[in-house]
Amino acid sequence: MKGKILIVDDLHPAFKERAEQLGYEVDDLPKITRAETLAAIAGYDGIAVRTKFRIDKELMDAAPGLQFVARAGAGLDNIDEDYANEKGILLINAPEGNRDALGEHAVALLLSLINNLRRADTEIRNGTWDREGNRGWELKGKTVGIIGYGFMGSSFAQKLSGFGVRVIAYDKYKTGFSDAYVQECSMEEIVKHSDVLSLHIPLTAETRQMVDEEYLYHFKKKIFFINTARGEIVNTKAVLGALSSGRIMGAGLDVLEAEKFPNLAEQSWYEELKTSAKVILTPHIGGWTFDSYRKISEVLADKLERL
Ligand SMILES: O=C(O)[C@H](O)COP(=O)(O)O
Repeated sequence: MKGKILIVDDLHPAFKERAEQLGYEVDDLPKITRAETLAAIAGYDGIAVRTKFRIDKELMDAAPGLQFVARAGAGLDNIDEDYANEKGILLINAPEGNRDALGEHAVALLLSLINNLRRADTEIRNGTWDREGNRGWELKGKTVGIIGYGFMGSSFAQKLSGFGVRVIAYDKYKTGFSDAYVQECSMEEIVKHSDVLSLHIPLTAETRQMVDEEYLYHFKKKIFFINTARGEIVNTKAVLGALSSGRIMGAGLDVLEAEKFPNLAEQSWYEELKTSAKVILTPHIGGWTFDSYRKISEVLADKLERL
């Protein structure tokens, strides 16, 4: 036996099957709680998780034999990366598995926003037929500003390549993009030229609350705003303020500062957000499709094989 892996989240069975073929013993316990995991983890060499709970110091300290954390997804914000590095615990993730889902979802949010799909649909259901009020915009000829050109930002850019848009992207930690359909730029250029702003950066101490009132104030044009990254990167009240002043013409949000009920309903901004005609909301499903469910597990198993 190569080692023992504990799966604590809902992963496609392909990961367990492949890991077993590689010689691991795998316990697939998607319903396990954090407390139960803490009590059991000492007997494992690896843990596979999505975002059910944090893999923090307490959990890593409870697992003296832990060699790796397999994150079935992209974001590593629920893992204490510094502490894992300190302890020599390897981290693997699988952004290659849900980048297509995410890129397509971001396009879907954007097209729905600029064509007023959600608003028009709701109005008709409520007996209103308003063509003028639902007149939309075209993507063609617009400039889409992407912040973060990793797996997700580059997927979104690639999906946009048939729309006749100019795609500009800024990545603080990456230069020399080679994709023909994107133009590398500075943050100043994003702020100056974007008609659409889309975030594709991880949540870190540096990016938390990055999109606030001051940041939004600097945009030269009225923008459509898309967030499929992490809600905490954005100050929701600032976005609502910019929506009501018209600086933001519409917001497509797959991620929120507070997610899930009842937590979400308790937020002071929830009422305004849910009644805004200019907002489209989805429950953090950007990277979550029937296709990506399987692909994530396969990518993770490939990486396990190469560990
Ligand atoms: O980081 C990701 O891959 C997505 O946000 C999805 O996260 P999830 O594992 O909670 O579905």
